[in-house]
Amino acid sequence: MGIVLGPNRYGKAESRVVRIVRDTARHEIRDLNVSTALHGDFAAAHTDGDQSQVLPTDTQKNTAFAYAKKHGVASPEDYAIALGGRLLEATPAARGASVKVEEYAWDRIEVDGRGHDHSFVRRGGEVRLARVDVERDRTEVRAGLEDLVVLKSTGSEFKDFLHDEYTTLPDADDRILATALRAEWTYARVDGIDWNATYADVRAIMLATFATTHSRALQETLYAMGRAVLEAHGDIQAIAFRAPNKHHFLVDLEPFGLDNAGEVFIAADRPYGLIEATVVREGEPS
Ligand SMILES: O=c1[nH]c(=O)c2[nH]c(=O)[nH]c2[nH]1
Repeated sequence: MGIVLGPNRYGKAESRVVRIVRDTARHEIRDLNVSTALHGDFAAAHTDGDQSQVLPTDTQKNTAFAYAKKHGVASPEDYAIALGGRLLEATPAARGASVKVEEYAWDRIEVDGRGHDHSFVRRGGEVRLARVDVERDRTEVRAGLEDLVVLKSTGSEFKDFLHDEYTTLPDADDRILATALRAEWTYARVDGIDWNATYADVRAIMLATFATTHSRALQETLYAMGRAVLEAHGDIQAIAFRAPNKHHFLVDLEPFGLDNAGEVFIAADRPYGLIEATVVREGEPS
């Protein structure tokens, strides 16, 4: 019995395409996870090592980013139709192109009852935390949250840092700042505290401070958030942050004749900067 090639397809999975529309001060964000696959007559690539009809998966990825700029992302469907059409057109051996788009939803951060122009919070996924230690002579309550994913599409820079012979990072005047925040605060006492109201207010303060603080580093943003919380809540003794810097790298679209003025980014998942800081009242043990 002979052995033959069965069904096959190939493509680039999970390109993390972030498209910012910034024609006005009120930015829009589309945050996508894009997978493409081509199927058709690609037998020779499998049986003879012949790549002449193979549009590289790298090219498919480039096209996904280029189309986020060139065609735009009015909707995942509209973008996917355009991208699939282009891939099919570029690949004579393909019978079809499949495009799968997952979209992560972002809401504007509310500041004084109004959605902020360029600061966003990802919908869903966030977890509220409470940790209580009851001892014979005292009870300690810590509260917080995890996976509060926030992003600002402008108002963030990182420059004038220390350089050595291994430093390659260029100065950034205008970058995306994003993190999946974990914050945990310690109460100074347990009596007479409205836990739900305090939780909601601390969360709102952290979000508003993230939105309105011009950031020279994630470190500065965390400190500003912690200060604002401690200033507003005398019952909170300290707050500890853990903030992975979710890097968004500007995609070079110049080879495709497209400019990219902070509009199309690749969202990297790892490695990530990890910034941890505690903000405490002077004189308190941290
Ligand atoms: O906000 C930042 N803080 C850093 O310490 C750092 N380091 C880095 O490479 N990028 C950044 N960004």
